[in-house]
Amino acid sequence: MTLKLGVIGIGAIGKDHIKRIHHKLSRASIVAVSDVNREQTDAFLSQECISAMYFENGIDLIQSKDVDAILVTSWGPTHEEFVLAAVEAGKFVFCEKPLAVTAEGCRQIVDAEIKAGKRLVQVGFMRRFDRGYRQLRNVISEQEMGLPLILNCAHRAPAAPGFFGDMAISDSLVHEFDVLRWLLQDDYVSAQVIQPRGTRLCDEGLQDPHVILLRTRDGILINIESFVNCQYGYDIQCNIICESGTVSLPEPSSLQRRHNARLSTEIIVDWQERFVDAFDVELQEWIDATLAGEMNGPSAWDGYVVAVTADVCLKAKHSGAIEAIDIPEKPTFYQ
Ligand SMILES: NC(=O)C1=CN([C@@H]2O[C@H](COP(=O)(O)OP(=O)(O)OC[C@H]3O[C@@H](n4cnc5c(N)ncnc54)[C@H](O)[C@@H]3O)[C@@H](O)[C@H]2O)C=CC1
Ligand SMILES: O=C1[C@@H](O)[C@H](O)[C@@H](O)[C@H](O)[C@H]1O
Repeated sequence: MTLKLGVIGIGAIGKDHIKRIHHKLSRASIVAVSDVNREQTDAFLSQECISAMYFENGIDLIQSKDVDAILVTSWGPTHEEFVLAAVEAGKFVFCEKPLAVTAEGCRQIVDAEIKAGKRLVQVGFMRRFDRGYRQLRNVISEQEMGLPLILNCAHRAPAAPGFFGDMAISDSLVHEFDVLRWLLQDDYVSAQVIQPRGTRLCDEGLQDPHVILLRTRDGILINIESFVNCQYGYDIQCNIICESGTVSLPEPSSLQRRHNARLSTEIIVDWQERFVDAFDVELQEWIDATLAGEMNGPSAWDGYVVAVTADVCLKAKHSGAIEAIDIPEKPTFYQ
């Protein structure tokens, strides 16, 4: 059986996902697309030799009898409406982060899914599907080096636009907020945001870098450096200090060159390449699970917890204080 997919939002990641589904993955086909920019959409489909129905309105695509399941890859503020419509239609939906741009919006989706009585929503936190992060999680869950005590992480990107402001936390660090709680099987209880000397190599008025200190329910201290104008590359670091040793996320594989009296490797420069394998595994597992009528990935509840965490981090950024992260008890529906 082939899963007939509709994609809403044919921009950077929408195109990436359509290309991987059409050219690389199995058991799914792109049968419908929707984007407010029709010209861009038609040009892309023609370039990729993909024949798909075009819907001007994402809701019509969701409700189409020719669409089995939906990918939401449009701008963040549009996600809540489309995900709620997919839940109402009883269709599986893969929504790129964020699930919604507010915690309240995420909670609406959680409540709608519980009311529908079936888990239909997966959120695009692809790092859970990265081989390196999965290896880290095994080391922690098997207590190979005892209990984790401290995590030192970094989310660095070469450059960010002047409007990126709070988005370094709400749009980028959401990946750390999700993958670290999944990796530790723990949850956050407080956040502090410290702003060191700012780099001059960024747009006027942008504060960068930030340091975010999270404390977990089990007492683990997490230090995350967010530096989105680091100039040199796209660099994701995760180092875990345990009772009897340390373990780190592996560097992405790269050729090692010895040339002109230098020993060198490359550094990746954008998000598309850094987790390309994780995106493939994430979507193939989602396709397979959806065909089996299951949802095993990051849930709407995970999207809600991340949104709550991001909101508190932004509050801490502006207050300068240590702020409590109050995450409600996880509904049994999501156990
Ligand atoms: N998992 C990851 O690592 C990444 C996730 N993302 C997420 O994916 C989403 C899209 O990001 P990008 O592809 O970078 O943005 P983009 O701006 O390149 O593409 C967004 C597309 O959505 C379309 N769009 C906007 N409103 C629409 C509507 N009402 N109906 C249909 N189409 C609409 C736009 O015309 C545009 O083509 C964002 O939520 C972003 O956070 C983006 C990059 C990486
Ligand atoms: O989700 C992503 C982008 O939307 C975001 O803008 C980047 O900073 C992240 O690294 C990438 O994974």
